[in-house]
Amino acid sequence: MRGRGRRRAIGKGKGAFDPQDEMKVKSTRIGVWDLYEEKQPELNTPWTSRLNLGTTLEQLFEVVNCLPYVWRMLKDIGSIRSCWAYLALYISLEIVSSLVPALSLWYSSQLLTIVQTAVEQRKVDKDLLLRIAMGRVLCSMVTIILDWGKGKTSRPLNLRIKRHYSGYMFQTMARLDLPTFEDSSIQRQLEEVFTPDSRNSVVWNVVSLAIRLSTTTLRVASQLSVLVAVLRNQRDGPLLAVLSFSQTLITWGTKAPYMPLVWAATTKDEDYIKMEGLKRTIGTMAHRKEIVAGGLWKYMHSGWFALFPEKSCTSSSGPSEFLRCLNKLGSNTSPFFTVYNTVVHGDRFPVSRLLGAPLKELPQIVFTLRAVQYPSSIPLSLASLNLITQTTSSFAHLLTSLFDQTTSVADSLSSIRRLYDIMELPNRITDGSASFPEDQQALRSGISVEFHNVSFRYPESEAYAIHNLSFKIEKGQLCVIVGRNGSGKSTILKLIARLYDPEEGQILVDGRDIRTLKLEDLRRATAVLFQDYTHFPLSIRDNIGYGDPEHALDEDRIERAAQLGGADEFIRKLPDSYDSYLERPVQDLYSNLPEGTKTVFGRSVDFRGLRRAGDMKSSESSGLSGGQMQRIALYVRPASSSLEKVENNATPRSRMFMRTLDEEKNVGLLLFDEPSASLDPTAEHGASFPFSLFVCSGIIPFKICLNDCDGYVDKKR
Ligand SMILES: Nc1ncnc2c1ncn2[C@@H]1O[C@H](COP(=O)(O)OP(=O)(O)OP(=O)(O)O)[C@@H](O)[C@H]1O
Repeated sequence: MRGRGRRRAIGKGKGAFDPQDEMKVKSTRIGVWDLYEEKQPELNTPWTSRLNLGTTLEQLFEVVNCLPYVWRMLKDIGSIRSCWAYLALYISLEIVSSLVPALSLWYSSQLLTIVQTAVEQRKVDKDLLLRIAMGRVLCSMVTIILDWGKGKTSRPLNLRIKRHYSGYMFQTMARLDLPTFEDSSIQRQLEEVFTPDSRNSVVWNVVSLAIRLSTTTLRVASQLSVLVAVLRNQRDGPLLAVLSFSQTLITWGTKAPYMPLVWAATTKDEDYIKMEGLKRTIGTMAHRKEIVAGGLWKYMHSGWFALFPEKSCTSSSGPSEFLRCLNKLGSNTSPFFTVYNTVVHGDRFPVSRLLGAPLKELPQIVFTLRAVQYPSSIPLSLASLNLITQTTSSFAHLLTSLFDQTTSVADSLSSIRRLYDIMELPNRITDGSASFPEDQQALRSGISVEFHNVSFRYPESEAYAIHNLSFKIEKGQLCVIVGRNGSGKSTILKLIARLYDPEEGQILVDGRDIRTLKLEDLRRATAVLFQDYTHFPLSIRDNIGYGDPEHALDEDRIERAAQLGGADEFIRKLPDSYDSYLERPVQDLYSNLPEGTKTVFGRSVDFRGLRRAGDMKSSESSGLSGGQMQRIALYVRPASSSLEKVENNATPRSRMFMRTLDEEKNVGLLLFDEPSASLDPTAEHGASFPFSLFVCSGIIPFKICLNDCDGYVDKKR
């Protein structure tokens, strides 16, 4: 069944990443990591690469490309109720607060006037001094009030935007099909834009960045104009300002290089990979059972030396496998970004700081020289030096932040583009247009399925999961597929359910190409129970209810379905009965002190009282056995009018099996993928192969024997 395919490049078509292509890819070894960066040959002259012109130009184009998306975002925000009012208020507060520093600077400059008058006329204008003092105090107070107002406005604004977009994103994620959802690049895009727990939404980040950028520009412009007006009349003012600014300019000129837009990093270091694997294994709840029961901790702790004591150089138990890796790796045990930042930023020679050091001292030297030259101007020079150095340092800080914000604009805007792109992401499985079945009554006799030379490889996989497979199952046939592990049994079911499309060949359903049929119709007419059935992280009630979404809130149906499945009894014994969660999606939170330890004053840390008060559980386990869990997965759909038919038969019934009992008989094909995997024998007897029921329900199982099968069961009605 499995075939050897030709070797495929990782990633197909345009933009495929080939680490072997030295013309396009620069590779660097950083610790245990291999970094591959895309070269831009056409712009790779010494001066352009120094200025990162390629990257800058690309970012500029990206910004231009993103503008239609930004416009769309603004329209979307406008459609959110009461958002405009908050947004207008927030922008106004930002504008006012960007002007306050200039006002404060103006008040400060007035001090120079007072000093000048004092030097020349030997008297101080007390009223002016009071006004200046009050003005400055007011500026500080207004700044605090404005900051509070901005926080108060931005929080609800952010929440509204986040709520609006998380609704969108929920829909986007919900409609994605399997091959699209499984694609790792799409997973990365989803991770970037769908961050339900993060404090800010991507959209709010962009909105606030855009507002900050505009107000910082306003702030720079207003401060600059006041500064120019003040310094124009001051002796040495421009010189002092230029000296202070030069330091900032030099820092800009010697910034660490940017990472190119397209890069990838990997590690092949076996010790590093093993060490990370061991860390995750011992830290993950899901593995704890096996670690304890299988005594794996001993292996992990003592390593292979314990299993082969003769090889141990220290003691019979030998060093820990984890420690062995750690010692071997030495300082190369860090994640990629830690290593990258250390190498690229940490080890660089501090040229800018070195050049900036004398410039920092120059204003003081100029002031001292001037004071020696004109002793009478010392008070004035002192005041202007103080004003100039203070203002220029805050001004330089503003300029740097403006510069930094500008460089991140392209990044932020492109995250908006990705957000909208992902909302419109087409599914890989294209929908058909033909209704199915043409005649609803025909479903009663079942559905025929035919495979014509079907070959299929999973995305990113080089080997065929099934190769050149042909078979036909007539309406009304029962078939049990038998084959070795990995021979492709589940894959056949996935192709019939059109979770994937074959690479070659054709699948016919009732004689019609499966690709031409409406997906919704096809999936309504078939019912599948996969081997790796899942429980939703929802209450048992919801887990059962979603077996029949149309009646998901019908409590009577849910309970009757559970009774039929034999699940009702154990569900009712659970403390929260039908409201119990099989897997709780929200964890209780505790303070950082570990339970069972003692504080420095000897008080033992015990959360039991708090748990009792808050009705919290000490364990997240549902308390259900594997078989009980499966019963819930299986018994989720009550069949409206046919419940009575099976009520006397207290054997378990699966969701899909129950669907087939519906008198409307919407289902013509049942696909079981080892449904009895973890049921107890009584349950298995009832749930696994109720052939008579299949037949009388008009269910059309099929027969097929894979070419490497060990045998098969074949029953016709
Ligand atoms: N999502 C996947 N991505 C890549 N390869 C896969 C994927 N799922 C299955 N395969 C591969 O396809 C082949 C067929 O798998 P399939 O699950 O259909 O086998 P199976 O006969 O159902 O096996 P089992 O009896 O163990 O359930 C196997 O070689 C498997 O490794």
